Amino acid sequence: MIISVPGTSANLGPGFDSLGLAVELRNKVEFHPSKFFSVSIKGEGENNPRLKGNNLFVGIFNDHYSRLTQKKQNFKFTFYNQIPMSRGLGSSSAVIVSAIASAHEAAGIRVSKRRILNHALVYESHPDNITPAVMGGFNVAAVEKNKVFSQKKHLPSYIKAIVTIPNKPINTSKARTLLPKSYSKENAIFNLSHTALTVGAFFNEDWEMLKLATQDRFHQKARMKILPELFSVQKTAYESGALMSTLSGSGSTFFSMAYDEDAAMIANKLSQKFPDFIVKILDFDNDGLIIER
Ligand SMILES: Nc1ncnc2c1ncn2[C@@H]1O[C@H](COP(=O)(O)OP(=O)(O)O)[C@@H](O)[C@H]1O
Ligand SMILES: N[C@@H](CCOP(=O)(O)O)C(=O)O
Repeated sequence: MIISVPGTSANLGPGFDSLGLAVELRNKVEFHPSKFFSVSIKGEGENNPRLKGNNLFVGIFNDHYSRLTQKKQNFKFTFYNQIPMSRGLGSSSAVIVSAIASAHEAAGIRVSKRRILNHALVYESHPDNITPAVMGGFNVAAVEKNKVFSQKKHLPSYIKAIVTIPNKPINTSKARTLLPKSYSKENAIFNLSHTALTVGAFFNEDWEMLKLATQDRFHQKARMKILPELFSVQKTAYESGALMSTLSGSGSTFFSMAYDEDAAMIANKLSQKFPDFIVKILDFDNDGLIIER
């Protein structure tokens, strides 16, 4: 059995804790019942000794498996990870979603994607990464009474993501402590109206609107100051023709979007200017969580 979950880019500028989309970087996990517990990791995190034992995936998997079956069973887990950790590309959401889905599969219980998403909310209180991780595509999400309510838009293949991944991580929970405790009415209205415009632009495929629509006054500046090169990443992306360029989640990655025909040129400019950062052109993912039985 293989369970896979895509990476995500959350916020998309003004849509703090509510907007996100899925990109074609996937973490896969394969598992079998076994006499002894074991973890093997290939790709991102393979040299991280902290992940070899009772990591975030294993803890969540065990919680759900024992709740669902009332049994204790060891498993052999093999992880194939493409999503870099603590770079704002939703590695924690992918792990949470895949652990919940894996535990249900291991217990032989078929469950809807919406149910998995609501379980994921217990481990990540904001829905902007877990929703596209489960559903794929562009999503707008809100939480009411511990449930996620969301709307999805399928993303076309003629637009691409260009991710500029710095060599330094930014931990999401730490990055959340950098934010102001309150916002002025003027800034709240600014983000509300720009979020609404961003959602409209995605649903109507009005990509030329995104540069204006994705401006933010809530979180980006405070976080980008941790890694000031990010201001030049955004400037370079826009000067090279990006349709939008925003901090991905809480960073450190910068997410840009472009037409297919412009993506290689923008990525080259970014790689030349920021040789220490990894620049990748990615397709968008419209599938979200995939369970291969
Ligand atoms: N592949 C993985 N396996 C196990 N745990 C992981 C994995 N990827 C991420 N995590 C957990 O998630 C944490 C990173 O979460 P966070 O800072 O929110 O990063 P991101 O922005 O990538 O979601 C890591 O410290 C680790 O605990
Ligand atoms: N809305 C959250 C998104 C965090 O995304 P991540 O990929 O950095 O975990 C926030 O901005 O804190």
